[in-house]
Amino acid sequence: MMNFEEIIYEKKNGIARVAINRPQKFNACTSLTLLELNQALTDAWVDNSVGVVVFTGAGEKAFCTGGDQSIREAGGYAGTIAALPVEVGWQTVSNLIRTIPKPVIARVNGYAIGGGHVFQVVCDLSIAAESAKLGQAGPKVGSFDPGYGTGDLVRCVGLKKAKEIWYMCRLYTAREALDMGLVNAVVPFEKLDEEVDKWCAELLEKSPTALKMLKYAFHAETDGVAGITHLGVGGLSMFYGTEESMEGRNAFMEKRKPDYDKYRK
Ligand SMILES: CC(C)(COP(=O)(O)OP(=O)(O)OC[C@H]1O[C@@H](n2cnc3c(N)ncnc32)[C@H](O)[C@@H]1OP(=O)(O)O)[C@@H](O)C(=O)NCCC(=O)NCCSC(=O)c1cc(O)c2ccccc2c1O
Repeated sequence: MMNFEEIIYEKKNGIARVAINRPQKFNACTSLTLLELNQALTDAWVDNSVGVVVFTGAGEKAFCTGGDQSIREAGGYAGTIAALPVEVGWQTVSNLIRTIPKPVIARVNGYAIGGGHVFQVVCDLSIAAESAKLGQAGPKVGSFDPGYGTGDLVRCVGLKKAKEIWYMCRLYTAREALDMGLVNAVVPFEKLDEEVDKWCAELLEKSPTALKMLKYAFHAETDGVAGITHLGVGGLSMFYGTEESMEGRNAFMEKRKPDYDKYRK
């Protein structure tokens, strides 16, 4: 059992649910929130009983509104722990969402702004409540995301629209987000959990290995060596389960030469 202060983490029936739990702050993140998100997502990664992850915010108002501006300092977002360096806090959460070898669904229950919007962009799939509003705020509050928050956004909505979203800092309705390819589905707030559960159930019926390799394949081209590494290591983890791979290990342990002849195809 993992104890968290600023997130809620639950696992049931193959689904891990991660919710930022700071509704009074519209689920804006501190460094502790980011650290806890890292821990929960890592647990969901290694737990073989988990097939799909749902990422969301507590309450009805906000999914996540990015960094908590009230505790922002030169080094990052402090709070009850010292500020994690900016490049560690946000990027590691986005990185995990993108590389955890299972589909991550953003349950966009309300405002998804700034870093919160980046989180929904990097999730594999996004299901939004009709009441949700989405957009960037960086240039308004003196911040920007030069990584996935721009790169992946371009791949969702195209270059011109991505520039509009970042430069103008406008808020878009869930329907507008659907029209521009930012989210996959929009439902009334009361139907949000039912819809998310439906998508989870469909995903849990699919081959986990096929989903894992697809997820890595979708990022292989844009992520350079890191992308190729994920795709390749996904292949390696399957190879580890073969007799051919075990022959190498067994030969080493038995102090003999490996005999790979029968595996040559
Ligand atoms: C979300 C809003 C549009 C809602 O507006 P509304 O008028 O409905 O409500 P309020 O403005 O009164 O907000 C209610 C309540 O919540 C508090 N709050 C909301 N968001 C935040 C926040 N981010 N930080 C702190 N507090 C927040 C607000 O103060 C109110 O509390 P009261 O006590 O006063 O009642 C609107 O709230 C809004 O625009 N929020 C700010 C959004 C924002 O600027 N986000 C930060 C952008 S920067 C960022 O997140 C970020 C992203 C990255 O990808 C990074 C990557 C790498 C490094 C750094 C990154 C980074 O900093």
